[in-house]
Amino acid sequence: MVSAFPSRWKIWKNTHRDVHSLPVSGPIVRIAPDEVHILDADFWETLFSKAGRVDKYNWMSNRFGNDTSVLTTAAHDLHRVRRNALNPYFSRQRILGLQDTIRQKLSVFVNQIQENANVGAPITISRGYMAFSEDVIMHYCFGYDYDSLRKSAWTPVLHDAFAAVCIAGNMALQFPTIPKVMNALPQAWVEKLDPLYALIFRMQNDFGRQIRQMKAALPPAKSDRGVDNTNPTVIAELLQSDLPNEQKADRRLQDEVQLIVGAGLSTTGWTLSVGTYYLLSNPRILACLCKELDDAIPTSTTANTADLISNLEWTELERLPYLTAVIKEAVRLSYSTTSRNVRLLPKPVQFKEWTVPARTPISMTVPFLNHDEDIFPQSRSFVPERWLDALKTKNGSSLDKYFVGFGKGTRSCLGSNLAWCELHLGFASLFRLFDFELYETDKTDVEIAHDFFLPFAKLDSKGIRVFVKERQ
Ligand code: HEM
Repeated sequence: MVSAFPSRWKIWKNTHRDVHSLPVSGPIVRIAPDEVHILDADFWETLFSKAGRVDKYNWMSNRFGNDTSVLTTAAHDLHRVRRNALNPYFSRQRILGLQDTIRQKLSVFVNQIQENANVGAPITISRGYMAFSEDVIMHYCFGYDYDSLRKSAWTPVLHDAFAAVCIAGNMALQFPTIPKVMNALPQAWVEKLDPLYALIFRMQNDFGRQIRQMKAALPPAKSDRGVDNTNPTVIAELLQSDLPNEQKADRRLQDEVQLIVGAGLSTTGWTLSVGTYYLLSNPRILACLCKELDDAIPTSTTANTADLISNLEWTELERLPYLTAVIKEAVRLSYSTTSRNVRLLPKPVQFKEWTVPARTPISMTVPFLNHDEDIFPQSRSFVPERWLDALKTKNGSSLDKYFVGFGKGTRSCLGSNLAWCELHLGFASLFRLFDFELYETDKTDVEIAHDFFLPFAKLDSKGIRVFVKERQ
């Protein structure tokens, strides 16, 4: 019974808590009157993959102000309706077809880097990564984007708004009326009272406006398969799909777009940044990657950057073992989500000598697993080799069993194919074409210092800054 668990619950002492102060004693801790947290790498499968029909924790649904998105839908059945409608747009086949858009955005990015290479001043490459992933996902959702890649110093249009959503999220979770009150106020007041919320509401209003405009411009839903291939954007297709009408309501779609664009932008951009930092601070690893890329992408094609990028094929790049191992290690050390991940199972579940009753919120946390030294020895170090040669863990299991970067089970990442494709094309082109050198950047610019659902480094970080030279 839950009441028999060690009674060590505590309400978060503040909403900007430092992750180092989280209670870490296990393997099972009752962290709130009704919730237990489990620290056991092998229980991950039981909770996320094998459980089948799982609900999320309703209490956590509205901290980002989009409680009807797939990520925040608590009930299993409703989640399936919403998720099934999105799955086709993010299948492997669809993402293979999206490569031209990704390559085109990558060309703009590479041209911008080349211009800076000739100037000799440092660039904030992490901003560039956010702009790249933002332009790709916006373009795929709406058929246009804010062209953030061409903005001076890649000043972001959306990245800061999504960072604001995350930062405000802990407060909104504990005090849900705050965002509601803010939302009811005139925008000008919000701008003065809390610039964070002003950014969030501006972004939400903008998405809402775009959805209404697309609805007005589109013909009514088709009666056959429901997909209009002449207009291949996620939102246009969703509007024409056979998703029930109430699921196509303006506000519902606004919630969904906020999630898809936010998830598509922040996570991929952060993983590229973390990977770049670790590559540049490990010359041996960087040399291994460059050697593999040099062999795979012959010199003749690098003479013309446009040719090099247009010849990049995800299906070929994913067969490069070292590049793929670098990406896995970058995903591991960028954690994807840092908050505890909660599930409610329909039946009682056994964990060691404890029986957890059905529908008890049970949570696990990605960074704890990613730093389990039995699974990932020297877990704080960037070691791509750990993913090579089908290595086994101490207990004889395949290491891939513990790769939880994109989640597991019914609630796993919708955009993992897109993320893999962007990561393969992004790392391959940049590290084939350029030599980078870190500028006033250290581990504190990538190490997790704050848990705002997504990992945040120290708040005064200036990002990953580099000098860049074209490779000979
Ligand atoms: C390196 C990049 C990425 C990582 C590490 C990542 C990781 C994750 C993880 C761990 C989850 C599960 C969260 C949970 O259980 O609460 C998730 C969910 C999700 N991700 Fe990603 N993601 C990445 C890129 C993307 C991209 C490019 C998209 C764009 C479509 C995306 C869209 C989503 C969505 C919509 C969900 C919610 C799925 C659902 O609840 O059904 N992600 N992601």
